[in-house]
Amino acid sequence: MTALYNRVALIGLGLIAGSMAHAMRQKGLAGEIVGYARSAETRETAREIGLCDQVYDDVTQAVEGADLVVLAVPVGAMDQVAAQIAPHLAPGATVTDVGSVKQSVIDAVAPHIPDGVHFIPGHPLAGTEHSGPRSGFATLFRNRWWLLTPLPETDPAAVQRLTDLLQAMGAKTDQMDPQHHDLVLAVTSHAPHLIAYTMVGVADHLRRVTDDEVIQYSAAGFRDFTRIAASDPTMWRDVFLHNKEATLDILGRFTEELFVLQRAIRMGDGQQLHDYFTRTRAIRRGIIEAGQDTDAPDFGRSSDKDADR
Ligand SMILES: NC(=O)C1=CN([C@@H]2O[C@H](COP(=O)(O)OP(=O)(O)OC[C@H]3O[C@@H](n4cnc5c(N)ncnc54)[C@H](O)[C@@H]3O)[C@@H](O)[C@H]2O)C=CC1
Ligand SMILES: O=C(O)C(=O)Cc1ccc(O)cc1
Repeated sequence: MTALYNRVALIGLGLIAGSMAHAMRQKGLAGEIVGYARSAETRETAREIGLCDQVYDDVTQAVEGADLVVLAVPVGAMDQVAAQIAPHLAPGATVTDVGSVKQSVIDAVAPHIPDGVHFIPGHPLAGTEHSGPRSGFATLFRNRWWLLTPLPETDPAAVQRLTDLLQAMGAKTDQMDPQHHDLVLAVTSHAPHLIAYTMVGVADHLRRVTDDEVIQYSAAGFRDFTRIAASDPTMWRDVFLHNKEATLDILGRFTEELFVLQRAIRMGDGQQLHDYFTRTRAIRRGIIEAGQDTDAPDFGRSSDKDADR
């Protein structure tokens, strides 16, 4: 494939930037891929594994002459990075980000972006619990959504060019209002992560009582929680600090639902529990039937559909 950008500068060399570097290189989507990371150790690792064509110690040199700059740092670091690079951006360049929260990143970054540079906020709905320059892989974005939340005045041609790159890396793209994005992600990602962190914390308290059995005999559900709760603490601290309202709104609703189920258990109301779980099962099946869970195993999907339990 012909290159869609001549020089792509990746700022922050972790899971997402690393995966982009692998994906772009595999498909020949960028003339040159350069990078910058704050810590000397990360830069050294990136050089050692040949993540980019060039790794700079100075962020301003990394963005010099780049026609695409990707901010791939924790949400709370976007402001500082944008301020540092702004005077060095090439006219006509596109700046995008991959932060898990959108409105606060727009508020932090947009004021720094000079006239003639296109700022197109973005968020790949793809990741793992791993972080750092060694954690990236070329197929991370394949068949995953990558949401863009462009500002109304943004040049549609610049949005199209970025969209072409994301799709060439295997992603499905869509556009969304940033505040709506933050509410949707609070339900589908941010609150679930907080619940996983909490559940693992509960088990940690309990292990002292149960003599480590909660760890030894952890079943699949709890294992999934521990995987999620192993995610990067800095990244997730920033997500919650920067999507405060939406997360608190969803956690309030979650608590109400939890109390409803707690009461049903206390009252022995089996019908209510069964009805509730029947509704939630239908939601899961809807996701699978819409083809949105590419990792889901196919076992029993239709055979247990009408099972009489
Ligand atoms: N990990 C995931 O599953 C996903 C993460 N994201 C978002 O992508 C962004 C990057 O996340 P990952 O690649 O997972 O993180 P990571 O922890 O693997 O890498 C982050 C990089 O940013 C650097 N960094 C941190 N603070 C910095 C600063 N002040 N100045 C310069 N560099 C700094 C770190 O040294 C590291 O190289 C975050 O905003 C996160 O919300 C989006 C989708 C999924
Ligand atoms: O590892 C998982 O299960 C994830 O949920 C990955 C993830 C984390 C943060 C995002 O903003 C998007 C995707």
